[in-house]
Amino acid sequence: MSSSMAVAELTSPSSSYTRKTLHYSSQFSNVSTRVSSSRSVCFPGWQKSRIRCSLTSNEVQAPVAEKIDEPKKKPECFGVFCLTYDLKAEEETKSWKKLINIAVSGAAGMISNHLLFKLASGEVFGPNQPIALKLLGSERSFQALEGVAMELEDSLFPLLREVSIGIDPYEVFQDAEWALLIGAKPRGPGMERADLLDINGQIFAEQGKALNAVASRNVKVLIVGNPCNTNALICLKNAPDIPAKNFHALTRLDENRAKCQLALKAGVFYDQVSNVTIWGNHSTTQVPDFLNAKINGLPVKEVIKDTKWLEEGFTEKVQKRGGVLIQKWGRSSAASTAVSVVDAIRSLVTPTPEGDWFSSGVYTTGNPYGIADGIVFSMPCRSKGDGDYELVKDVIFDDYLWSRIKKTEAELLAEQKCVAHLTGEGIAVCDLPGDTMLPGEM
Ligand SMILES: NC(=O)C1=CN([C@@H]2O[C@H](COP(=O)(O)OP(=O)(O)OC[C@H]3O[C@@H](n4cnc5c(N)ncnc54)[C@H](OP(=O)(O)O)[C@@H]3O)[C@@H](O)[C@H]2O)C=CC1
Ligand SMILES: O=C([O-])CC(=O)C(=O)O
Repeated sequence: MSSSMAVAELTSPSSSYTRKTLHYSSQFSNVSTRVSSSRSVCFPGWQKSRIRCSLTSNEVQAPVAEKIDEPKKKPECFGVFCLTYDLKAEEETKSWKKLINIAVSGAAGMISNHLLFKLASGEVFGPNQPIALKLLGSERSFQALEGVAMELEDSLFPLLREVSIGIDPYEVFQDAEWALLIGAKPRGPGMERADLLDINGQIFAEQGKALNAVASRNVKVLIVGNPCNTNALICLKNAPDIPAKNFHALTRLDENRAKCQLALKAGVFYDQVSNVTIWGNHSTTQVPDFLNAKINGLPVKEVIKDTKWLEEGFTEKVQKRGGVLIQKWGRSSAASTAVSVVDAIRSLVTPTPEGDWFSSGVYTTGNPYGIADGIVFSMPCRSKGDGDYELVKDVIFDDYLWSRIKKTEAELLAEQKCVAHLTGEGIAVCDLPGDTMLPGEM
């Protein structure tokens, strides 16, 4: 797709104007380049019109409405991102890395509302890493997305060099090096899980195709929207030119929840808990592994002798934590999910501490444990910090752990069959286990 096609045309039903993919640019994507001292300022007012910016002098120009039949142009800058200025800390910027493109779907949703500000602050990719945020919304959420972009502007993040918003994944995912796929329809009352798999699966099939067409060939994709394991499977199957290994389903929140419960029971601070694996599906069949986990470097079972609690209380607490939280809070985990997305990304871009590992839902083909090939299953991973990972080999299994793993594997195999029409593997047959639920469903 050419860069000139990066302008989305969406006719607004309520006006005679066209709505564009809005692009906020700091004017210099290569931030190590010294920038011009000329200034230009654009007013907001872009809800029904597109902003034009003059870059010549200190002038302020009012928004200019654009007619539908005006030819497509490159997206233009807006507001503060139109300012061109001398970088005071020029020396510092020389140590900055090359700008990276991060696409986020469901960008007007609750999780994104926490996550985007963490990304822009440097907390995720580090203080030397400038970023461009490419936010994917929908017609339904477009105004909210504009509001999110305005809040990003007002936050004055030095590392945030570009912000663009749009509703077409083929535009928003252009050159994305990270794609954080959060947007998904929540399961409503009376909706069967098979319906949810189908509705959300369509979204992830389309987004997989778009990533395949326009994203960086080495894009790392983290699927958060539920049911995230099978959505990740659908996405990767629709993106055959991107390595399947690059796709992750978020189970880091479950890992964090498990660490918290183990710490609580053992009476230690949670930084003493390590080597926690979540096996399988991000659902109530997930298996928080206390056999391989450690507290203060010791096997959990040597510290917590209450096996009944580990097998029942602990396991169920982690599996159903999301649902209990919804009952209390009235909505699903958003802040802690955003934190876990940060943790998941940081685990891939920083070397894993010696002897430890992290959990991620990854493609099973070639796994050393004997888990069925061809599904996305949470397993223990280590990374050198280069964005890639390897599966941890030195884990042990007992009958309890293995029987639980087989149950969550069976659920994912059933989900795989249920979405065969979306993965190019034939006709879908939906025979899902009756008790299968998302963590938030109780
Ligand atoms: N893996 C995990 O650990 C966790 C996963 N989740 C999942 O993350 C997802 C997002 O959660 P959260 O941000 O709280 O949800 P919100 O409801 O706040 O936002 C979800 C976004 O999804 C988008 N969406 C896409 N398609 C549809 C559709 N057909 N109907 C309605 N909305 C749609 C909407 O944006 P738009 O209109 O712009 O497309 C909406 O803004 C959910 O699927 C949730 O279950 C939540 C917690 C933990
Ligand atoms: O079910 C949901 O939407 C929430 C969820 O995944 C969780 O809290 O783990």
